[in-house]
Amino acid sequence: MKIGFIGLGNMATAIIGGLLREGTVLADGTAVTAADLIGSAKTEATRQAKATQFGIAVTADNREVAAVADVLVLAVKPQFFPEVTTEIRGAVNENTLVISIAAGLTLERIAALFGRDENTMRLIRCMPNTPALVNAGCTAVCPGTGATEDDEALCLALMESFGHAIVIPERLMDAASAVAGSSPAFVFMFIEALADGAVEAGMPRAQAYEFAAAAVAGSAQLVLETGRHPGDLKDMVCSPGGTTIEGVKALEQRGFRAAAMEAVGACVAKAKAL
Ligand SMILES: NC(=O)C1=CN([C@@H]2O[C@H](COP(=O)(O)OP(=O)(O)OC[C@H]3O[C@@H](n4cnc5c(N)ncnc54)[C@H](OP(=O)(O)O)[C@@H]3O)[C@@H](O)[C@H]2O)C=CC1
Ligand SMILES: O=C(O)[C@@H]1CCC=N1
Repeated sequence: MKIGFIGLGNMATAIIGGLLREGTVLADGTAVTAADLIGSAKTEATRQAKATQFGIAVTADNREVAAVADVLVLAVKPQFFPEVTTEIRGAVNENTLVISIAAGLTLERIAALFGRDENTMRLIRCMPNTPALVNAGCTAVCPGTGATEDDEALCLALMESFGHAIVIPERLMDAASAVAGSSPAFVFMFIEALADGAVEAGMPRAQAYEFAAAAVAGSAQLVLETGRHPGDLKDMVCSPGGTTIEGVKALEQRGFRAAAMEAVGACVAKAKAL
């Protein structure tokens, strides 16, 4: 089975890295290898970099990728979808499973760009995130009505090969794009800021990143494994009259939680506008 990628940027790199890292095994027992993958990108520099990094076939011709792919992952920015789909729509076999990872673009819109009906086109929207690179991705999956049960199972197998994958209805895709796709950027900012605070208090920078990242990863794991309310877990850390509650107050005074909510809301608004 050939898996084609149009666009070999940050997210395609994370997905390909994730697919090849653990030797993804599909339902028929075959493992995905570099020989099964082909990708195209705009510039020669990207194509060469990805061919070297992953040992995959690359081409400048999007139509070549579209023609050979059994599964075609569209990994260009939403703004480039009209141009790319116009270019490849004549080359895509009608039985090809098309997976879009673009923020904001609905199944109906993508199918229309291919001149197809979303009720018959084998099309799935996915919203992965860059932790896929280290096998810790979390991907929202929304199969179109034209996708078969086997398509959904295949897509889930691919996405689960680098982390969690969760099927959701399309009305939640913009929220998933924000809370799963974009939120790693916010978390990296938080880790950077926590570490800056520790550096200010005298800790060497490398050690500060290690502590901050490990604390964030451990806290996330605690939420996932215990299923306890995050506020409850926060209370566990705040000793009465202790140090943590002073930090909690400082965050509240600066609107930390409102800022995080507004960040998610801003992403959702942008996705709806795309
Ligand atoms: N980054 C993320 O965390 C996430 C991104 N996404 C989605 O993934 C998609 C890609 O985003 P991201 O990887 O961040 O973007 P990047 O800018 O990193 O990558 C875009 C890629 O598209 C290529 N490209 C641009 N125009 C064309 C074209 N006409 N033909 C072929 N390739 C082209 C670029 O080539 P070149 O490198 O040569 O310029 C580049 O490799 C978006 O739709 C985004 O919504 C979804 C979830 C998370
Ligand atoms: O910034 C973006 O548009 C993409 C979608 C989710 C994460 N990155």
